Amino acid sequence: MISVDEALALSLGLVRPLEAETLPLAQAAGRYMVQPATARRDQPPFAASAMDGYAIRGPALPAAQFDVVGEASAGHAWAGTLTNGQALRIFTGAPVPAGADQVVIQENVTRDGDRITLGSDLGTGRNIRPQGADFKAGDSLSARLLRATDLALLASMNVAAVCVTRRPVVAIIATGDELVMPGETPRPDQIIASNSFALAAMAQHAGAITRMLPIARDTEASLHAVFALAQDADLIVTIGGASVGDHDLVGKVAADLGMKRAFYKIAMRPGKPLMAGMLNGTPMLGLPGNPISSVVCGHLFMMPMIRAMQGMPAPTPILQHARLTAPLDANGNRAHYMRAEVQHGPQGPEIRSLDNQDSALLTVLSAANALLLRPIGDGPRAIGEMVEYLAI
Ligand SMILES: Nc1nc2c(c(=O)[nH]1)N[C@H]1C(S)=C(S)[C@@H](COP(=O)(O)OP(=O)(O)OC[C@H]3O[C@@H](n4cnc5c(N)ncnc54)[C@H](O)[C@@H]3O)O[C@H]1N2
Ligand code: MOO
Repeated sequence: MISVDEALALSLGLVRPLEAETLPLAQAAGRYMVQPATARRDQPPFAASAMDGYAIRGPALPAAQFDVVGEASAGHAWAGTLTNGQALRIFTGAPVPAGADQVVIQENVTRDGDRITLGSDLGTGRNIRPQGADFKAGDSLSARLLRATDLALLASMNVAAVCVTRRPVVAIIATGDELVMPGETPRPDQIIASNSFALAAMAQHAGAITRMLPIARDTEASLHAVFALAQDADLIVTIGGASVGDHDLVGKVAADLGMKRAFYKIAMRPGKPLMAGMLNGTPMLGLPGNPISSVVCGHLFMMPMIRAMQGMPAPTPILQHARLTAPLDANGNRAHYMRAEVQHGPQGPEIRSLDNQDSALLTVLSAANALLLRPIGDGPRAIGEMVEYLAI
């Protein structure tokens, strides 16, 4: 059995970044921008007033007086130049006229006709945002996963469309004679297919478009038929049928279809019977069927593969550290990803593993917000020791 790190490296070796497409900003949220974007103008493009008040030329001294010679508001510049003793009525966002020393807020001014008198409590700020204070023409925004705030910045840079990686299409295939879809009427010896729903949501969260294919039955013919439906996907994810039982046919059928196996079985709990390979040019990930095993493998392998397909530079899961609030027994010869609860404590994040670690219990997984990592052969751990976890 290979290690989780080796399996992750082999899984990532199966995928490569997909081609890019150009999208208008309004459709680009959550997409990976592959090329830097360049600002087409300064922001602000002119020295702008930060307040509603008066732009003045001359020292702002208590009781000083100025003549109001015009007005400027956002979108309506005043074209002249202020000379000593002059003021311009000005509003937030308006271009500050040439010659102005500062803007005095209107609360500190009394106006009588076209003459203003400054108050006594004038503050210290100039209330002027210099041209290019936010960014300058030619400044660039580096390649990145586009968040809401990036979209506002790009818009401000007058970039109307961006070059992003195409979303990978992920085909999800649940397998097993015991499965029916939610809402159907199961026989007494059947259960409801649940894993596909978690995995589809996780794949979408990582940036994929998902296609949930019909459940494949535990026959070679049924598996062949459903694999055929997945031919044009960018990643094929199967669930179940990965172990050694008589009805675990996924590995055999995939091999018959020409899959070049990258690995099978890893030193991990849950998730031991994981497999991955290339199926006629398409990467395939064969997840174990136990609900928790499939979801844990989804976090550790499927989501990184989807991120890598979008060209993200650091696709691997990011582990964090937390302090134990309950002791842990020694771990065995497989890396254990324990369902755990992490919360903020007075000295930073605190974590405890949940009571029942059976890999079939969705209630426990639903109560967890972290996978607590126990490395292979890790000794017993006491309260207060630091451990690694993956937020889920
Ligand atoms: N003799 C051995 N038996 C098993 C081994 C082993 O090493 N030797 N490994 C165990 C481990 S570890 C796992 S994990 C499971 C994985 O087996 P499969 O990938 O073949 O999964 P199935 O047998 O198809 O299903 C296991 C379990 O999960 C339920 N299941 C499957 N798909 C779904 C789904 N889409 N939604 C909800 N539940 C699902 C299925 O009904 C089974 O109960 O093998 C162990 N056995
Ligand atoms: O993936 Mo299995 O859960 O190790 O039971």
